[in-house]
Amino acid sequence: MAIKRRKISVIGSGFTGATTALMVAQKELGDVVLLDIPNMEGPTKGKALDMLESTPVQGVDSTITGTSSYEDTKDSDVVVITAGIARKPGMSRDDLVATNAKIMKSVTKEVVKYSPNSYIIVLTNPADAMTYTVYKESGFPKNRVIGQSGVLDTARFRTFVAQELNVSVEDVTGFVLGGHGDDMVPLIRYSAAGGVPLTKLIAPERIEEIVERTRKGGGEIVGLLGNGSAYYAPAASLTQMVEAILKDKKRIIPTIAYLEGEYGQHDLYLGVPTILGGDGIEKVIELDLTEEEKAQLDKSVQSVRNVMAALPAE
Ligand SMILES: NC(=O)C1=CN([C@@H]2O[C@H](COP(=O)(O)OP(=O)(O)OC[C@H]3O[C@@H](n4cnc5c(N)ncnc54)[C@H](O)[C@@H]3O)[C@@H](O)[C@H]2O)C=CC1
Ligand SMILES: O=C([O-])CC(=O)C(=O)O
Repeated sequence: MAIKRRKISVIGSGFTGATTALMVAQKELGDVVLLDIPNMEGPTKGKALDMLESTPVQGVDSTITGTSSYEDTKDSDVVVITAGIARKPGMSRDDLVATNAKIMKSVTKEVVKYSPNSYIIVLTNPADAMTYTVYKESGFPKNRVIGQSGVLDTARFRTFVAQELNVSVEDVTGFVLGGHGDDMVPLIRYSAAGGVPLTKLIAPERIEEIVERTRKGGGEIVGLLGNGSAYYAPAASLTQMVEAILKDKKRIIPTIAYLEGEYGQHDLYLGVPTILGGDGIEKVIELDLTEEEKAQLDKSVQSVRNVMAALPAE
């Protein structure tokens, strides 16, 4: 049988969705379908066509199609969900929960109907609770429903550390644990530059400032943009996750994963280090935590559980 290109559908053609579609196509990961609600069909088709017309210049053979019909997403290998509302200055991600939970449910029904074997990656905020909502609604196994927070949060941390040390971002590694909120837990003990622990390179007070900036990294961009939230780094993060799955790379990266006892948590989606490969989340990696790290993680878990308690009833 002829080998076919992979198919990636991106639901929501706003800032994050459109940017993800472009980045995924530029990496030639497969053919991309960009979907939004019927009211947005014109702009969605327009963005997709504009991106498609960039492919000859870029030298990539990925198609990009804009649509408002789920028929066009049929048999996707990976579906990325970015549909929903974004926060504005003065709002927290948690303020989006009621509206976006409804959107997650309706989107998931269609994704399951048309792409029953897909891997779903959820970006929509509040991301931990929205990934949980999609998991429950889909009935998919836990490895096939994955949320995005840690690649982005870690990328922000790595950016700030590289700036501080004036070294390549490539050589800085880090791990951010916990919910995608201001209580997230950047794990300094597991962070390094060129393999050298950060604690040997940066003074504790500066590390604390970098941690604080990372925690509030989303809010910093919201404040600067004035009318929406970050999209370039989020799209790059989603693209890395799509690539890890489609190329079965078995990347060790933090994702929002379903926990059944790991880190002492049950029935919860939370940001943790995972192995992401051809079967989605192939493993949750459990790190040893100090008492202080555990306390920080517990605080973050409590914040996620508070948001989950605000999820609309079935
Ligand atoms: N987890 C993370 O790290 C990040 C999460 N986000 C979240 O991603 C979401 C999207 O952000 P942006 O793209 O900037 O927002 P945006 O407002 O630019 O785009 C959202 C799009 O979703 C569409 N949409 C709404 N309901 C829909 C439905 N039922 N079906 C299909 N499409 C629908 C809208 O028409 C709009 O085009 C927000 O909730 C934001 O908070 C954004 C950045 C990072
Ligand atoms: O801050 C927001 O609302 C969007 C987001 O999750 C991020 O950029 O980390």
